[in-house]
Amino acid sequence: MTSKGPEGEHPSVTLFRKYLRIRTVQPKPDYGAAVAFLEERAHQLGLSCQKVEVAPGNVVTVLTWPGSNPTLSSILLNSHMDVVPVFKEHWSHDPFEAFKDSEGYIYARGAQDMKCVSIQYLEAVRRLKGEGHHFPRTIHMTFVPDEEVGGHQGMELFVQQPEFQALRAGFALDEGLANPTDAFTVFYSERSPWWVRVTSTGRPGHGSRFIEDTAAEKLHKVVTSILTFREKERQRLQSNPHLKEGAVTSVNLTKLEGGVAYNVVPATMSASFDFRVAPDVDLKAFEEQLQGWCQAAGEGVTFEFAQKWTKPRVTPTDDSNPWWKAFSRACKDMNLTLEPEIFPAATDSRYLRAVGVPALGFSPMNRTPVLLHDHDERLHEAVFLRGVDIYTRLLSALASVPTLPGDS
Ligand SMILES: CSCC[C@H](NC=O)C(=O)O
Ligand SMILES: [Zn+2]
Ligand SMILES: [Zn+2]
Repeated sequence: MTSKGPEGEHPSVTLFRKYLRIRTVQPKPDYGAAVAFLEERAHQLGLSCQKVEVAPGNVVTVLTWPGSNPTLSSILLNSHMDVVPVFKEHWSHDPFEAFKDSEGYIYARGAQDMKCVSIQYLEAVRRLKGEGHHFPRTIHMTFVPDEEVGGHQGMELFVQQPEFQALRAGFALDEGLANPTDAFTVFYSERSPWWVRVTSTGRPGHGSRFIEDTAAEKLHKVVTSILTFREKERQRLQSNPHLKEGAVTSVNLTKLEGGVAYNVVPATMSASFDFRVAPDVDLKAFEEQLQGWCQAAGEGVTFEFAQKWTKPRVTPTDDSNPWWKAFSRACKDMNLTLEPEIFPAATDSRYLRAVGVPALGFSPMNRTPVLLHDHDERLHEAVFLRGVDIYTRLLSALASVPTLPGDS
C-alpha cells in the first residue's frame, strides 16, 4: 500500500489531478506541458522516454518498460493527451482546476476522456515495477496528440513511422467509455465516421416566384431520404434489445448552409451529415446508396467527404484471440463483468487495428455515468483507484502471454 499524501489523498489521485490541470484543450492544446509532465514521470519510474514529432508541434511520447524476452511482440498502452473544449458557464467547478468535492468526485475536462487512463497506466506500471515484477513482454505507453480532432496529425501518422514499427506492438489497449451499471464495457471495433456534405444546385431568382428546379427543393429530398434512413436504423436499434448503439448505423444532420437574402432564391445550398457506419456494412454499397439518394433528388446534387474511414476492423472476442483470452480471463479472476460492444464514435484504435494490431477499448469506470465531452465531466477517486488495480492485473496477464505464432 502506498502512503497517503499530506491531505490524506492517495498519491495516484494527486498525480491524476496534476495531469488534469494541464490545459491540453483543443483547439490550442498545451502539449509542451503534457510532454514535460510525461518526461518527468519516465524519469521517476526509471523508464526510457522517446519523443516522435509526427507533425509540427505534435509529439508522440513513448515510455517503455522492456520485457525479459525481446523476441516477443509488445503490449501497447495508448492514450491521447488532448481534451475537448468546455462551456465554462455550465460547469459547477473550473474544468481545469481538478476540484475534488467532499464525496470524492473529481471534476475536470479529461477526467473520463481520457487522462484517467493515462495515469492509471503509469501508476499500474509503477506499482508492478516497485513490486519487483519483470514480465516477458515489453510494455510501451504511447501518449498521442490530436485524437479529439480525428488523429490525422497524431496516431494516423504515427502508425506509418519507423518508430512505430520498431515498437513491435502485438496488442493494444486504448480508450473506452464509462458504464453506469456494475459492469465494464469493452470495445472490440468501431463505427466508421463518414462526414458527408451534400451540395445542391438549382435555378435562382426572385423570392416571390414559383421558380422551377430550386437547390432547396432538391436538398430537401436528400435530407428526407437520409433522415428516413436514420429513423429506420433508430427503430431497428429500439426494437431489438440484443442490438447496442454501435451495431447500427447512425446519422445526424449537423449543418445547413446557403442563402443570401429572404427574397433571393439561392443557386446553391448544402447539408452536412455525420454518419457513423456500423462495421458490418458493405461500404461500397453504402456509398452507392448515398449516390442514389442524390441522383433521385434531381440534377446538380453532389456529395463530398470531409471524413471517410474505410478500414473497419474487428478484434476477435473469443478464445481464438490469445490477447482476448488473457484479457477476459484476468477480468474474470477479478470478478468483473464485461460487456463487449462496438464503439459508437471514433478513437485512435481504428488506426492501430488497420495496421494489424488487435486492440481493445477499455476505460475501467463502472458505476459511472458517461460524461465524456459533457458539462461537469467527473470521476470518483475510488473508481479511478480501482482502475489502477485493474490495470495492474491486466498488465501482468497481457505482458506474460506466452510466445505466439507471430512472435519471432
Ligand atoms: C471522425 S474524426 C473525429 C473523432 C472524434 N473522436 C472523439 O470524439 C469523433 O467524433 O468520434
Ligand atoms: Zn477520447
Ligand atoms: Zn473524446
